[in-house]
Amino acid sequence: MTQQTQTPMMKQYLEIKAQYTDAFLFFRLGDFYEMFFDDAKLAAQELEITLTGRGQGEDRIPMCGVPYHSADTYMSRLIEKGYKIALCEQVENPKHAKGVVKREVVKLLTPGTVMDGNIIKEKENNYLLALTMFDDRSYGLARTDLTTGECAVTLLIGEIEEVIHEIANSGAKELVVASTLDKTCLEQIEQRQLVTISYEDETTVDTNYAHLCESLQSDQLVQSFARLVNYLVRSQKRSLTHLQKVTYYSSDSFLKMDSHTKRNLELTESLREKKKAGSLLAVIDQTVTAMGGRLVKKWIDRPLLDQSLIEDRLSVVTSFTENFFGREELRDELRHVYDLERLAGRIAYGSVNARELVQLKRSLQQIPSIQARCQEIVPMKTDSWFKEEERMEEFLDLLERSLVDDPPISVTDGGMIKEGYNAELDTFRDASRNGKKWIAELEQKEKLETGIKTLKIGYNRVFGYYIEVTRANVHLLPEGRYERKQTLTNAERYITEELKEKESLILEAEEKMELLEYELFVEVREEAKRYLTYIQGLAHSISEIDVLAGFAKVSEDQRYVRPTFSNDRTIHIKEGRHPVVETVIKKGQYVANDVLMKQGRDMLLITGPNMAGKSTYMRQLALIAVMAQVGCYVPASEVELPIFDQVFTRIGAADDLASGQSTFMVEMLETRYALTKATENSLILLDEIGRGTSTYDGMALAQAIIEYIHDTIRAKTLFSTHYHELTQLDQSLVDLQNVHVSAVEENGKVVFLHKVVDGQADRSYGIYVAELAELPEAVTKRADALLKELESSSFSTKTQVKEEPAPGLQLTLFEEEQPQLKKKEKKGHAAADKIADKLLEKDVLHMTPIEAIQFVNELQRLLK
Ligand SMILES: Nc1ncnc2c1ncn2[C@@H]1O[C@H](COP(=O)(O)OP(=O)(O)OP(=O)(O)O)[C@@H](O)[C@H]1O
Repeated sequence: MTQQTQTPMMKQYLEIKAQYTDAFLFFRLGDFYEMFFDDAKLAAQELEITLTGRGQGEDRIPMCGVPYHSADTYMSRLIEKGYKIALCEQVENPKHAKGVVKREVVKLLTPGTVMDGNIIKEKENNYLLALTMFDDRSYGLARTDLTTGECAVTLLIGEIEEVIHEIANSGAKELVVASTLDKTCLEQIEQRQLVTISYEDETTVDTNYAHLCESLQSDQLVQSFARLVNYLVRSQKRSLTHLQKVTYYSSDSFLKMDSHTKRNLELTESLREKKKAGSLLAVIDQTVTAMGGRLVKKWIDRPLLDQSLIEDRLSVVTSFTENFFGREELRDELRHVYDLERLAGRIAYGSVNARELVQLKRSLQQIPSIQARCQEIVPMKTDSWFKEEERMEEFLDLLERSLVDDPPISVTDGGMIKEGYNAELDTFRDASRNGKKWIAELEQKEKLETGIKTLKIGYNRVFGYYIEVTRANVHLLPEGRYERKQTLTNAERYITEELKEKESLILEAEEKMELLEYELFVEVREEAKRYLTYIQGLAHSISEIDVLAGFAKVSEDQRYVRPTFSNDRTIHIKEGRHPVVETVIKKGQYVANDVLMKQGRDMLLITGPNMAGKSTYMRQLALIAVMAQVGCYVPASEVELPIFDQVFTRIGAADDLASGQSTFMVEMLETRYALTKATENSLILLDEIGRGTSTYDGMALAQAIIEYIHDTIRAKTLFSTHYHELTQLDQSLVDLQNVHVSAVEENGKVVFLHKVVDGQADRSYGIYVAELAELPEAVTKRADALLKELESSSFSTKTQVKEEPAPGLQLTLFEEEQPQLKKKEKKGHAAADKIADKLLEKDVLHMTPIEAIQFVNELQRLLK
C-alpha cells in the first residue's frame, strides 16, 4: 500500500469503491468528479480525456476527472456504452467538516434505470429486466420501464435459449440476476453481449411495494418482481411511487418470433443499418405522440393470438378509415398531447418542473375534445378509453390557476406562479413592483434636477442599485448629492441612502417571493402525485388511439385492406405486396403476388433466378401475417389467413458475421430451433437451406428437412432453393407445390417479372446476375460457355444427382470406360478427366462471382 492510499480521503474513496466494484465511482472533489486507479484508466480511454495522477513517483495514483457542471454528457456517454456509474457526493458542507468531508453514493446510474432525456429515446422503452432461475427449465422474468412506471412479469418454461430470445426481444439494456446464478446460464447471456448485468439477491418483496403484486397468482412471480424492485430501491435511493401494478404476461398470448426472425423480417429495424428506416415499423408507425411511437413498436414485437382482440383493433381502424376528416382532426389534437407517461414518471420521481407541469396542463386541456371526437368516430371504445374525466377537472383547475403559461425550467428562481393564486405572494410582488416603480420615478426626477440627460439607474448583483453618470457629466453634479461607490473608465457610480433603503425592500420581497413560489410549486407538484394512476391510464388510451388512427392513415395511403381469418388453415392472399419494398421502389413498379396455401399445397417450394424476388415473396407473406395479428390492415387486395402461433425464418446470412459462429452452423442451429418448436399452426420460411455446405450435403439436408416438415410438423412453409433437383419432390410429397418466380429472356437479356407462378423454374440466370455485377467479361463469357457445355453434357447436375449416388463412384466409372488408351493419350485424357470431374462437381448455377473466377483460373492451370 502506497502512502497516497493511506491518506484519509483515499481511505474513504477505497471504502466506498469496494461497495461498487462494477461501476465507475464518480467521486466528488470540489468542482470535479474524480476517478482513480483502473476506473481512471478506463474512463480516460472511453471518454478520451487526459489521464493524470495524484502523488509522486511510485506513490502516484492514476486519476482523471470531469467538471461537475458538464458531468452529464460524460455520464451519458458511459451509460450508452453499457457502463454503470455510482455518483458519490459530498453530503456535508466542507466548511463545517471536521477532517475529511463526508461523502456518500447518492445514486447509481445504470443503462436500465436512467431517466435522463438525453440518453433515453423518445419513441423507445428503456427496459430493466430481472431474471430468476427456479430450475434449469423454469425462469421468472420481470421488467420495468422506470421512465413510465410500467411493470410486468412472466414465467418462461424451457431451455435457457428461450430466455435469451426473450431478453433479446425486449431490447432491454440491463439485466438483474442473482449473484449465485448458474454459471453456464450467465455465460450464455454474456456471450451474446445483450445487456449490462447487475446483481440482486433479495427476493422478498419490500413492504412498500407489496401492493403492486396483488394480482400475481404465484410466489414465483412475486419473487421475480421482488428481485427487480429490490434492486431499484437499493440503486435509486428515492421514491418509486410511480411504479404501476405489476401485470402478468405470458409469451403464449402473443405470436412468437425469436430474435433472428424479427431481425430477418426487419420488423423494427433494418438488417444492414440497424435503423428504424427501412423496417416495417417505419411504414406503419404514423403516430404523432412519443407514447404512441413506443406502443406501436411494442405491438409489432408482440402480435396477438386472440382473434377477438385482433378484431377489436381492426374495427377501430375500420372506423378511423371511414372517417377521414374526423380522424385527421383527431390526429391534429393528439399532436398537442405531450409524453404523459414520462411526465408521470417525473412527477413520481419529484423531478418534474413547472414547464413540464404546464405541458401536462396543455395535454389535459386537449382531452375533452379528443374524447368528444372519439365518441363520434369510435363510440364503442370511448368509454373504456376515458374513465375518470371528472377527477381530471379538479386537477386541471389547479394547474390552470397556479402556473403561468411559460414558466422557466428552474424551479428556484421564481416566475412560475400566476398572479391571484396566493395573496401573500401577490403582496411581495406588489412590494417589488412598487419599489421598481419608485426607482424609475427617481431616475426621471434626478435627470430633471441635475440636468444630466444620460443619468441612469442600473443594477448588478454585487453593488445592487446605483446611479450612473458619465465622466463628461460628473462636473454637473452638486457636491455631496450622492455617495460615490464605484469608478469606471467612462463613468462614476453612486448611491444614496434612500436608494439603498428601497433596494433592501425590493430584494427582501424578491427573496421571499422566490422562496414562497418554490413552496407553492412543490405543493402543486405533490398534488400531482395523487393523479398518477389516472395520468398513466390516460397515457395508455392516448397511445392506443394514436397507434390505431395511424394504422388507418397508412392503410388509406397505401391502399391496405382489412384481413379476415380462416378456421381451416387456408392462406389466400390476392395481390399481396411487401409493405416496405413497395415504398422504396418506383411508384407502380411493384409486382403484386398471390399466395394460395391450403391442403395439397401447404408447402411451397420456390425456385427462380437470383434477384427475381424469392426472399421478398417469402418475407411478404410473413409481414402480412404479422401486420394482421397486430391489428393493422394489410398490403393486398384480399386477404384470408389463419392465426399463426409462431413464425420462424432462416433468411440471408448478413447478421451472422458478428456472432463468430460459422454461417452454416448458425443456419443449422436456427433450423433446429424451427424444427423443434414449430407446430402445424406455425409459419416457416427457409431460404436456400443447405447452400453453406457442399452440393450433395446441402441438397440431402434440404430434402430431409422438407420431408420432416411435410410429414411431421405440417406447418405452412415456404422453402426457396437453388437445387432444381428438389422440385422432383412434388411427386412424393402430396402437400408440396412447386412455384417459381418468373423471368424471361429478351434479346439475350433477362427480364425479371417478379411474378410468382405455379411450377418449377427452368434455369437460374446466375451468370446474368454476374454480368449485372460487372464481373470481367472474360469470366462471364467463359462461364457461359462452360454452362452450355454442362447443359449439353449427359452429365448434367440434374441427372447426376438423380442417378449417381456419389461423386467418388462416378470417377471410377469414367476411368473404367476407357481402359486401352496409350500413355500419352492417357496423360492428356487424365487432365481432361480432371477438368471434366471438376466441372461436374461444381454447381455452377449458384457459385459466387469470386468462386467462379477462382474456378476458371484453376481449370486454366490444369489445361496448361
Ligand atoms: N414483387 C416485386 N416487384 C418489384 N420488385 C421486386 C419484387 N420482388 C423483388 N423485387 C426487387 O428485386 C430485388 C431482389 O429481390 P429478392 O432479394 O427477393 O430476390 P431473390 O430471388 O431472393 O434473390 P437471391 O436468390 O439472389 O437471394 C428486390 O430488392 C426488389 O427490389
